[in-house]
Amino acid sequence: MGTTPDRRQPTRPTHGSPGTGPGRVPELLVLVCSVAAAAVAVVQPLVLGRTLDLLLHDGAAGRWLAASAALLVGEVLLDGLTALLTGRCTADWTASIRSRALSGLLHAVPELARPYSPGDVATRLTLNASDAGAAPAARAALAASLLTPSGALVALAVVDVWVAVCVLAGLPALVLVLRAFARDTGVSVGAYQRVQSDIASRLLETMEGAETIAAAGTAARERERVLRPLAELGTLGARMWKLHGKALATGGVLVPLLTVAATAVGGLRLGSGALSVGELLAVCRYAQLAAGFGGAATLVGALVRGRAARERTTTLERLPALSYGTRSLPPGGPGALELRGVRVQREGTEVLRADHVAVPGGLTAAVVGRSGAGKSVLAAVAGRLIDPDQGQVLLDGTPLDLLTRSCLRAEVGFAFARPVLGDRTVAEAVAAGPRTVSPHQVQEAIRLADAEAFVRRLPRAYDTPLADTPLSGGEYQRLGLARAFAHAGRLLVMDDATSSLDTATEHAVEQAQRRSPQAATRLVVAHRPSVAARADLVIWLDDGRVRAVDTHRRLWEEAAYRAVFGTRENGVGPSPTEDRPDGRRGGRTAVLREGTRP
Ligand SMILES: Nc1ncnc2c1ncn2[C@@H]1O[C@H](COP(=O)(O)OP(=O)(O)OP(=O)(O)O)[C@@H](O)[C@H]1O
Repeated sequence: MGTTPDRRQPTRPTHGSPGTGPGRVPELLVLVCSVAAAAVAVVQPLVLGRTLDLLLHDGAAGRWLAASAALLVGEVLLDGLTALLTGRCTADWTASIRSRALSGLLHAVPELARPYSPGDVATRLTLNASDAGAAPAARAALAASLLTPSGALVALAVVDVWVAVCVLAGLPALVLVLRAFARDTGVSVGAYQRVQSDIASRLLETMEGAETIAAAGTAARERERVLRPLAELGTLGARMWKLHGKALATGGVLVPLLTVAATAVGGLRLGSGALSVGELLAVCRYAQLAAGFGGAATLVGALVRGRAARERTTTLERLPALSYGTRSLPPGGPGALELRGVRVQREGTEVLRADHVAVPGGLTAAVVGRSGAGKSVLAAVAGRLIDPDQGQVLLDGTPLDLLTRSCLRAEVGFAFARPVLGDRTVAEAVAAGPRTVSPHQVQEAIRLADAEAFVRRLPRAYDTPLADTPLSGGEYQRLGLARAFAHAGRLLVMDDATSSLDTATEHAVEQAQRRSPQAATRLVVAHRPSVAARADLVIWLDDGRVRAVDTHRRLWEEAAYRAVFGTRENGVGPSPTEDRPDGRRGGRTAVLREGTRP
């Protein structure tokens, strides 16, 4: 984001370029080994033929026999080594592709990553990553597998040019079969992978909504919904197998035909004395190897699948990420927040317009408005989870886009309605974040979030793994708050972060946080009038526009403002401080800044 109020574009990610990976070495090793195995396969018939001729003519075949045996052993060893290196190459590429796609996803502007459902992401990071990871080794194997028939053709020409011509005449048919297979299967593979991911997405949605489904008794309908794409998957799978089968069957007919033709020509040449028995043996073997072009169908299939899968992982890898500046904030600033000429558009509609909003340092500002008014968008812009399309957001006078990533994340904290805390212990989950936090600070943050009592009751208190701990929505939310408090910078953005708490707990948390020495400027998305009443000022959003910035008490005089909280136009309903446990205002003086008041 630039500092001029122009339309902003998120920049390309800086966390890895799509072209990099484990490099070409593993692939080259597979290629070298496969080529060596191919060379052994090509030399073998010559040596075997020569050995046979010497044995038939009572010649000294000892050295040739030993060479044949050595070639046999060599072939077995090389095949084994190739398999080992192929596995290694595939594993390295898969891990690299997967971690880059994951990194792209995690660094992306959150709202750009949101359209990818968990099921879709899981498919891309598992099935698609391993298909894409198998492609480099398949490419090396394909190159080597084409070398064997080519070498066999050359060797065939050396032994007998007429048999070589006979085999060569049949090869174009095999190449055409392969090309058609690669083309046709490519179309089906992409569609197949998309449907796989659709099923995974539906399944995850169902698991997330398991309680709703059980309560509504819609299990059968849900099962039908999850499995609905199966019919298409089956059709696409059958088509791919049909294409594969067709390629193999055509190859299966062409290869024996070629071998029989080559053997027939070789037989005639033997009859005319142009070939020895050993040479006929070599010729037959070479004809088989030369027809091995047909066997490349499986590798071509793996390559086509790998390419389609790579497109899907690269999409995640290349998700646009925010760019960061090089500045830090001057120490000791109060955390004054300012929005100037901010505009956010989504799908051609303006979802946020904030001409001028200022929250003085150390105060609490409640963001209120009806559902869809733009509260979360404002919270995201204020903490730079997204950049505005126009305008500037400043913290203590410095535009957020000029700050380094580490400064931004250390100085601006977030707490959400549904925090993601992972499966670590309670203490580790709270300590994880941009700052290094001591065990004492973790305990203090847990106390501030009013979570101490229930954490102490857990089987291993602070050391209880979250994965083993069924927590209520409110308890989980309080741990999310504790994490935000533990890493408090000069601005804390709370987007519905206390929605699962009862009003008494919410108030206790708020009071504790205000008294804390780490108290920061707070921007709180609020739905309850009590929260707005306790805030120092209120940013009132109406249909994406900042309608006013004032105290709750003054705004309450407007019927439209009261209506945000569901009170009746005539003013009958909750008082400005209703649902406040103590009915008192917070201890700070409200400082007013006019927003865009129509
Ligand atoms: N990425 C997006 N693409 C399209 N529209 C969006 C996007 N993000 C937000 N919006 C739209 O912007 C508007 C404001 O959304 P926002 O989530 O800020 O509302 P809100 O006031 O927080 O609502 P609620 O109280 O229901 O959470 C909504 O109409 C929403 O559909």
